[in-house]
Amino acid sequence: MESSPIDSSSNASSGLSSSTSSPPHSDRDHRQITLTVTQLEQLKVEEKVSEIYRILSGAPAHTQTLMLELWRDKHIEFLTRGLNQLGPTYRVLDANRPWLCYWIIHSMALLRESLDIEVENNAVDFLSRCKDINGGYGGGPGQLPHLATTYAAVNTLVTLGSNSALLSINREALREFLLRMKDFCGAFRMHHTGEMDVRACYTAISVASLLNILDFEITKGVGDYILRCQTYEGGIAGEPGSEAHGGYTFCGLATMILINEVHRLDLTSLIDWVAFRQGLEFGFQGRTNKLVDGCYSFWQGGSLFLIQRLLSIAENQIKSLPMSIEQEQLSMEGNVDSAAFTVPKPDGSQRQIHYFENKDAGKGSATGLDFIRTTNGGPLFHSIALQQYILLCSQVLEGGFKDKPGKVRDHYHSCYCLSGLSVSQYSFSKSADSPPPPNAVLGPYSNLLEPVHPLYNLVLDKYYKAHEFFSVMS
Ligand SMILES: CC(C)=CCC/C(C)=C/CC/C(C)=C/COP(=O)(O)OP(=O)(O)O
Ligand SMILES: [Zn+2]
Repeated sequence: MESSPIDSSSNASSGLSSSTSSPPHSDRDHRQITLTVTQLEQLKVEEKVSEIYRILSGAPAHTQTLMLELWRDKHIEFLTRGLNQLGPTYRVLDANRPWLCYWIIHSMALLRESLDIEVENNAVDFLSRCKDINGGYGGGPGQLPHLATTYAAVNTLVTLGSNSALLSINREALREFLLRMKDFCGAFRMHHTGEMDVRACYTAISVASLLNILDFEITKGVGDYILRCQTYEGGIAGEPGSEAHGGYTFCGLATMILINEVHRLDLTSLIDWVAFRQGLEFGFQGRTNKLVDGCYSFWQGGSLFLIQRLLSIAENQIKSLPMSIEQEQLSMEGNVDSAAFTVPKPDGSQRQIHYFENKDAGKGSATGLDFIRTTNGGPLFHSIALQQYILLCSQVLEGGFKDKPGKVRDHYHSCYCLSGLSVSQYSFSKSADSPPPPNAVLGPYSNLLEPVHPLYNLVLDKYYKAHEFFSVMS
């Protein structure tokens, strides 16, 4: 098997330099809490969450503090092991190795853990070998380029952030790859002749926006496709006619923001749908009547974190303004060819959908930067309760995160539980990178993670660096 650059680093030591102070706990504390949580593993899955909360509420203050602590060092150990084992152990995920790089390296960045230069170089080298000569990245060296692994590879390189990492991306070839993946209706396919869905639209648009290659040729028709995926419930499905789902809702919403067409979605029903997905257990479910799962802390929590900056557009929709000011301006400038039709809503009323071609959509890479600077309207979900679910029910005390009690940890859930924890911690922050007030962070303030740019799920500083780097390139 192809040896991964990541396992090729001899890494007898961790290969990582710690840049964070240790959290206030001892090994004895860790053993005590592990014992409590291990006893819970005997229970049935559905009983575990309520039992965890019962124990928490009756526990002495010291135990409560420990239970709500982010076991940072353990997570870093788990992630470091994952990086070192990428080659031999992840054979089963061989077509997903850029994802594993992203899940692990992004998690490390959220934890403010810097990588050893050798590990960084190995990752850049490995991803370069996943790069297709005609654009895009495959799941491993020599594999067919795929939009999901292209997104994972680009996000990893942006997170690594060195000039060599950013310069290793072939923007021109990548743009050609994106255009080849575009269907005549405007939406994207995951790979050559592959499935067309909202995920493909998001990964294509996210990458194009980050690399400053977004233009009308890429965005044309994308908004129309995503509108067809917003369901009668208010959430967004993977494809027209399917069920609304948290993963696709994040992808559809973020795409609509990145192409400057978010006002076309029915935001009020979208807000309702996502907000009601936070369950009694305090975590989010992915779709109606399903179980909560830690990874939706980001897909659903992140969607609400995006909507916190869209409240004025939602208010305009509530007042039933037929067109947003921006839309009207565009229309007067002759940039919009619009046609409208109506679809029924579950309450019997009608919803108007405007089809139009906004030829200014997604000009350059400014949207992501402008968005993060818009006013934050405050959380639309119970952000403290979500932190409680992540820390008590998804956190594994030996390191890593899982879907729910009774399941096993993995790097995907570690990435999206940490990303969800970050958006919950910063949901009260007025500006994107200002530290949240102490009462916005559950547990000790040392639990605080790095803030993310919610449109790309990148650590904010890493995004700023990439934006500066690519904005001077035409
Ligand atoms: C950027 C990118 C590629 C995003 C992917 C978004 C994402 C997570 C989509 C979800 C896919 C899906 C249908 C899961 C349902 O799984 P399930 O039936 O096992 O779970 P459920 O019971 O919670 O619905
Ligand atoms: Zn999950």
